[in-house]
Formats: sequence, structure tokens, C-alpha cells
Amino acid sequence: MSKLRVAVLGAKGRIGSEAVRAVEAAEDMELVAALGRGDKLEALADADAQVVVELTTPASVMGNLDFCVRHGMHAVVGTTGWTEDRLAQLTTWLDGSPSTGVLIAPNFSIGAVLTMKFAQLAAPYFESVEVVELHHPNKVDAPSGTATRTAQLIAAARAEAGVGPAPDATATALDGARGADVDGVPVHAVRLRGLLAHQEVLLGAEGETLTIRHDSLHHSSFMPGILLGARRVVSTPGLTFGLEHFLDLN
Ligand SMILES: NC(=O)C1=CN([C@@H]2O[C@H](COP(=O)(O)OP(=O)(O)OC[C@H]3O[C@@H](n4cnc5c(N)ncnc54)[C@H](OP(=O)(O)O)[C@@H]3O)[C@@H](O)[C@H]2O)C=CC1
Ligand SMILES: O=C(O)C1=N[C@H](C(=O)O)C[C@H](O)C1
Repeated sequence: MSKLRVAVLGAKGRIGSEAVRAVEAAEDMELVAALGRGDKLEALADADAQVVVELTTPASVMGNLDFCVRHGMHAVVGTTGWTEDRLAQLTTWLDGSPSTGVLIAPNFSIGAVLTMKFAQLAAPYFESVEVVELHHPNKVDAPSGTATRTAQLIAAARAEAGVGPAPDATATALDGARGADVDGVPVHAVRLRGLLAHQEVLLGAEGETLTIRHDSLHHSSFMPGILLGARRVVSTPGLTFGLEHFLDLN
């Protein structure tokens, strides 16, 4: 059987360099290009890449995906910074290339995907819920894509169950003291040397609390999800948001 022809964009970055190693080690894949900033995207077409793993920056990702979709290359995207407008733009591009698939995964690690699932499940049963994400200090954005997605899923689960907003009697506070408001869920971002990628979902009800915590201790935690995404995206046209759809958790 022929090997899947995979390219990595952001190949010198923290997660990109790990992805290069993971693709090279996968028996069913061939690494056909490993590009960094300044390299020409045409190299992807020259290398006849089937799947492009996009691990760059929020400022670069849209231009890269525009190129990939226009050239009919599937993409597996870990880069953060997704807004409704960006997703709508990407969907429009994909409408013009109906056999092309793009997976955007706010988090490729199985533990983080399950954290989101567990948080969704628990959210309607607790009066209060807050999200705390903790990352290395070189992270480009805050809050993390994972925390934003987690809060959105929590808010949707509560709305569907008819649960009202969490009580908060705070009268005065310094700006930011209660975190960022993501669909009514407070999200707090910690940046600390020594950390990699961590998240806690704190839930509280009368007389009890539940904490769901996940820790990514090494970038290797994201690799099985990236490889799974590359294998599945080639037969999944259109936009898929969230690795859970490829894990059959829904
Ligand atoms: N979904 C997930 O599971 C995960 C997602 N991420 C996300 O992935 C992204 C990258 O994170 P991280 O590796 O820590 O960041 P890094 O800054 O370490 O890596 C990003 C790399 O992309 C390069 N780059 C920037 N623009 C381009 C471009 N146009 N073409 C090719 N390469 C480019 C950068 O080059 P230069 O240094 O010259 O700017 C850098 O080498 C972030 O958005 C992060 O949040 C991270 C981990 C897991
Ligand atoms: O920048 C990182 O490191 C990470 N980014 C992703 C995010 O913003 O959620 C995934 C993980 O948290 C690591």
C-alpha cells in the first residue's frame, strides 16, 4: 500500500518539530516536506503533499490554509486563533473544493479531548463552573484554544439543559480579576516557566466541588491525535472542528 504523503508547516516550532519526528516514525506515512517561516508554500505542491499538518501561528494559518485548499491538499490544523469569521472564511474556501478535508483540533491529546467531554457532561449539574488553563510562558495567545473551546462547550451544554448563569456576587474588582468571559464562563490563564499545557475545569454545587484536570507533560502527548487526524482527514471532506469527531466520541 502506498504511504500517505504528509508535510509539516511550522516544522521548527515546539510542536512542529515533534510532528516531523512522529510523521517520520509512522510506517504508513512519508514526510514529503517540512517547512518553516520564509519557505515557499509552492514546495508543498512540488512535493505532491496529500496532507499538510499546520502548526504555525494565528497570524500565518489563514494564508497557509488558503493555499492548501486551493491546491486540493487536506489539512490537519493545531494552530489556535479560531473565530467565527475565520471559520466562515475557511468554509467558503472549502465549498469551492468539495473533496478537500480540513480538521481543526483545539487540542490533539486524548486527555484534553476527554476533559472537554467530561466537562460538557458535568456542566449542567453544578451551579458554578470556571476554567483555568496553565501554559509555558512562550505561548503566543491567551486564553488557550482548548480553554476557549471547553468554555464554549460548557456554555452550550448548560444552555441546552436550561441552566442559568453561575452566581457571582462580585461587586467591584480590578479589570481581569474574574478572568475572561467566554459565553458566560470565566476563563483564567496562567503563564509559568516549567509548565507545558494544563487545564482545570472547576465545578461547584452546594456542599461539593468537582475538579477535572488534564496535564500535557510533553509534546509527544499531541502526536497520536495528529497522526490519527492525518489518516482520517483524507476521507472526510469539508470542515471538522474537534478531534472528538474522529474518535467516535459523539
Ligand atoms: N492543537 C494542539 O493540540 C496544539 C496546538 N498548539 C498550537 O500550535 C501553534 C504553534 O505552537 P508552538 O509550536 O508552541 O509555537 P512555536 O512558536 O514554537 O512554533 C511555530 C512555528 O511556526 C513558524 N511559522 C510561523 N509562520 C510560519 C509560516 N507562515 N510558515 C511556516 N512556518 C511558520 C514559526 O517560525 P518563527 O519562529 O520564525 O516565527 C515557528 O517555528 C500555536 O497556535 C499553539 O497554540 C500547540 C500545541 C498543541
Ligand atoms: O500553545 C500551546 O502550547 C498549546 N496550544 C493549544 C491551545 O491553545 O489550546 C493546545 C495546548 O494547550 C498547547
